[in-house]
Amino acid sequence: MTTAAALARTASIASSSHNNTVVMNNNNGGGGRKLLARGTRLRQRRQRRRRRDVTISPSSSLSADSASSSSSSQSGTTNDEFIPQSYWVAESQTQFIAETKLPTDKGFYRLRGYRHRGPKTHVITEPTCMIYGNVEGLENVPVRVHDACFTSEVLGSLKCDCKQQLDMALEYIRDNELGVVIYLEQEGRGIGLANKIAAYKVQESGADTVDANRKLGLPDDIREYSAVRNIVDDLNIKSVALMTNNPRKINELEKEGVNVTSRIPCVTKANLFSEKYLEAKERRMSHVLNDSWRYFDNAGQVFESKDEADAKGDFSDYSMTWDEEDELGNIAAKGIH
Ligand SMILES: Nc1nc2c(ncn2[C@@H]2O[C@H](COP(=O)(O)OP(=O)(O)OP(=O)(O)O)[C@@H](O)[C@H]2O)c(=O)[nH]1
Repeated sequence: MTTAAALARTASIASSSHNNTVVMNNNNGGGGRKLLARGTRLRQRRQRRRRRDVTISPSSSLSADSASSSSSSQSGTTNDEFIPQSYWVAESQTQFIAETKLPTDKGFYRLRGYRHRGPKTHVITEPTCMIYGNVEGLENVPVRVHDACFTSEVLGSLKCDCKQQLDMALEYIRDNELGVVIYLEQEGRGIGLANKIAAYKVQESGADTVDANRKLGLPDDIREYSAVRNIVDDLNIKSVALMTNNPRKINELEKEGVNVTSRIPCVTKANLFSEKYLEAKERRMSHVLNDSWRYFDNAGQVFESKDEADAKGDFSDYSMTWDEEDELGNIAAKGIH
């Protein structure tokens, strides 16, 4: 949804709520519901239903006024106990909406929902965070800042390691009994899903992730992390141990004012379809992967892990190097057919 469309939608929800209230009052004052035409009654019923939808939502608009009036207008109603106390996080563009417990296939987490208005674009997104343990007030809290990847996380694509990293981070904070995974709606390093699909199409002709974006006139990476600072502040986390391989992410977070005290590597196993992607991350975007994507040997054998490749691989023919495009192409082709 474009910013204008998102704002227009928000505005229309707010104004329909207001109009409904007026209509209801007028009709009550006029009395004689029986006398109303059937069409009017139906319209009223629809309006009442819409009004319920609006008031149950903790905040249907990003205006501070509406956030406070939404909760105060509810006082005394039977819904009170279900209405979370939404509030603005500091004086920023992020609004806390609600926290709930979430049972998952990995364990029980705290899930917090926010609404965020991007500082430059004003695009409205809904960051979330999964929390394990009581992180409030602590130092060196393990934090993963994760950007959306619909293709791997929902569709199961093997072209990247995003889902593996998300799983790894959730399992890490569970096993560690402390930590946060902040999930941001910044698909495709911020270019959006449709553009990412276009970039995938260009990659089919051999371009890596960086060149594919550039061929389309798209930036390499336009993610911004102001929501992270706000969420970290909201949770009163004093400093973070960031789960990442990406130095840019550390720099950007520090620029935002997040106190990053250390880095927890988040390296996954490569597969035949993600090797090139991981290679591009290390070579083109300076991610610290320690060659984790090189899980094959001179003879084209593929291994589950670097250790296995080191132990069993055939590295005798030094005339062939791992770096050759052809070799990568052959290996990938074997996987594809
Ligand atoms: N433009 C583009 N984005 C991709 C592609 N594959 C995955 N992504 C997106 O890349 C983002 C993840 O960024 P990465 O650069 O892989 O990793 P990172 O989050 O910066 O670094 P880590 O913290 O180490 O995981 C997600 O938003 C994915 O949707 C691709 O081929 N092209």
